[in-house]
Amino acid sequence: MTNMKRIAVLTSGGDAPGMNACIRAIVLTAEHFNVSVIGFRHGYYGLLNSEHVEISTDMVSNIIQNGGTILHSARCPEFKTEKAALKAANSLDALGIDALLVIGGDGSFHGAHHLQQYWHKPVIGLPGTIDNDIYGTDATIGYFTAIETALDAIDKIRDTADAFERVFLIEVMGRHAGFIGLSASISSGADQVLLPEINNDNEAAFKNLVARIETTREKKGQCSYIVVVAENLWPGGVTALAEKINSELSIESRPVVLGHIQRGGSPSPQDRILATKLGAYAVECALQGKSGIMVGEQNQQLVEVSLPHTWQNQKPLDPYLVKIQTEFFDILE
Ligand SMILES: Nc1ncnc2c1ncn2[C@@H]1O[C@H](COP(=O)(O)OP(=O)(O)O)[C@@H](O)[C@H]1O
Ligand SMILES: O=P(O)(O)OC[C@H]1O[C@](O)(COP(=O)(O)O)[C@@H](O)[C@@H]1O
Repeated sequence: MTNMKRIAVLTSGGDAPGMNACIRAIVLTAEHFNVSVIGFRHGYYGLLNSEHVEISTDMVSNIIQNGGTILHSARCPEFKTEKAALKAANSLDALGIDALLVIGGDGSFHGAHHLQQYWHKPVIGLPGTIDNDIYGTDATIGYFTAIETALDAIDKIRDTADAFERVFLIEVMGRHAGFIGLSASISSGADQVLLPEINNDNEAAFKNLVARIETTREKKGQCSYIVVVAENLWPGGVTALAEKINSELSIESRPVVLGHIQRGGSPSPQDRILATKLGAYAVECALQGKSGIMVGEQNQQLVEVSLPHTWQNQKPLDPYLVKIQTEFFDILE
């Protein structure tokens, strides 16, 4: 262990349930090693403007169950410049910080890597995003809770869909990744799913969707039909897709955008446990002088992955789940 006295943490990019659990684990573990923790508010903005607070163990009691982040989050485009990174490095030195922990997604990891070129002390990333789109860790903090939230909403939509025997197009988050979409679709028993990793031809996907709805209804009569659609896949989203279905065919459909509810709520046990594990491990890695890495978990083993590897490689969807949904279940019930 090195002689570290003070480390810092910030949360950046899209908030994710479990970020508070992670901050708590960092503070409690640091306390164990007699290291104090400074928190920067509002992600990289706080780092640039020295918006900081000493996080005591009192401040992290009773936060494990809360969504959001006590440090607040932000997207800070100006952090991409050399000037900003130099300013951040000076700010860290002025505060006597020995290591920086960044909880966020791949954008935040780019930021951590960028800072590392100008500040030569340990910088460690912790994967915190509902999208689960970070290579090198089986899951990201927040992903499991987001699936539960989406699933709960889809189950409710199914009630009204069944009552009116309607088609519902339900848009889920994920930016450009289909992890939430695939998991929500499998766990809700959705009739069909449209994901960026699977559908690269929107017109073909539309034809297939319509054919399947029509054939299902020829066979079963009027019935509900649930389609999970990843955001940023259909131009104009599910509202535009529903309008196309309604206008070109005599099929009544309703669009629902689940939106930011997927980012909120009390973190699931899995997210709390993952956040706690990664928070504690990040502190240990920092104290050992490790830098330029993301801490993650693969097959229940803690791992360290170089930051660029986390965005240079694409994390695949579970191929067997894809097969189930698109081959085995691509049948008319
Ligand atoms: N190439 C980059 N260089 C430096 N900082 C970056 C870079 N890309 C993103 N960031 C910083 O990380 C922040 C969060 O990134 P963003 O992509 O919005 O969220 P996430 O971290 O959740 O993926 C950005 O607002 C910016 O401050
Ligand atoms: O809250 P905003 O800025 O509208 O961003 C929405 C985006 O953030 C997310 O919720 C989370 O993404 P990140 O964790 O990569 O920031 C995406 O699923 C979504 O596309």
